[in-house]
Amino acid sequence: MAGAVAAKRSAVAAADKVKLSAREVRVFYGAAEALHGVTMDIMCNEVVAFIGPSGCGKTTFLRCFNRMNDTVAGARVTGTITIDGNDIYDSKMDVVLLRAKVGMVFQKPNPFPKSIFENVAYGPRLHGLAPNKAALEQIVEQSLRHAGLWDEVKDRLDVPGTALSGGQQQRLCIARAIAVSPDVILMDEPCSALDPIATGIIEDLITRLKQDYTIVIVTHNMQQAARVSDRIAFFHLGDLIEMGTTEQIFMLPKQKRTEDYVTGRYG
Ligand SMILES: Nc1ncnc2c1ncn2[C@@H]1O[C@H](COP(=O)(O)OP(=O)(O)OP(=O)(O)O)[C@@H](O)[C@H]1O
Repeated sequence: MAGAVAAKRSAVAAADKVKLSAREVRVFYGAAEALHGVTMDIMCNEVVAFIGPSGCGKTTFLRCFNRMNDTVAGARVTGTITIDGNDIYDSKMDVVLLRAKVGMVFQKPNPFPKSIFENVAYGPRLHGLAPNKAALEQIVEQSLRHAGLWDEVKDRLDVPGTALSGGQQQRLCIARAIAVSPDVILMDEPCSALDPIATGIIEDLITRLKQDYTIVIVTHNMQQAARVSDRIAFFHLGDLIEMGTTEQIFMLPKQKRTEDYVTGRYG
């Protein structure tokens, strides 16, 4: 009993801990400023949804958390972003390790043109996480189980990942992210290419994954934001307008622009 109480207390303590912190983050594409000084904290084991009209900067901001904007010619980020208190943009930061710690799942499932097994094994091999074949097989199985895909693929691990359905491919991409032991999973409209059943499966998965990971999701789907997120950040024209609990953003938004957006008056 004491153990259960202690475990619960440590889970609460973890949930109170800041995982990602952004201070006055601006992003420029060439001379154009796409994000105008965004400040927020994202706590351990919470699901935060970024919402807002097209072009408001959701994806641009999401991509700051694992320095994906580094890959965009002409993109420049200012301000401070930390993970567990460590500056993501520090010159000493190992970007390959950062992207393992902060995994990403994209709008369109993008498995490698390799077998299901190899899709998941690639990252652990790259990062030297498995000392031998048995350990690698175990990581692959655990990751596929965690992503809710194991039972559907365990008898055909050698078929190409691209042969799976869209929803299965997306879960394979989640397994690939999980395989390198991330702390955070960034999801950029992960269900936009999926049918409602596959979408429901991914949403259930997000709810389960938050026990182990911090999740940041960009979505255009208000119902999805309501179903999966603990907190919501509403962006408009490159500004963070408001951030609050999912209930507060939907039931009692502080800003008129948030209210207009969540009630479908624009966007
Ligand atoms: N690679 C790029 N080069 C130049 N401008 C860009 C680039 N990517 C995004 N932008 C601009 O930055 C702004 C924010 O775009 P971003 O894609 O982050 O918005 P978003 O809210 O994610 O939009 P959507 O919901 O349509 O995906 C937009 O004005 C967009 O045109």
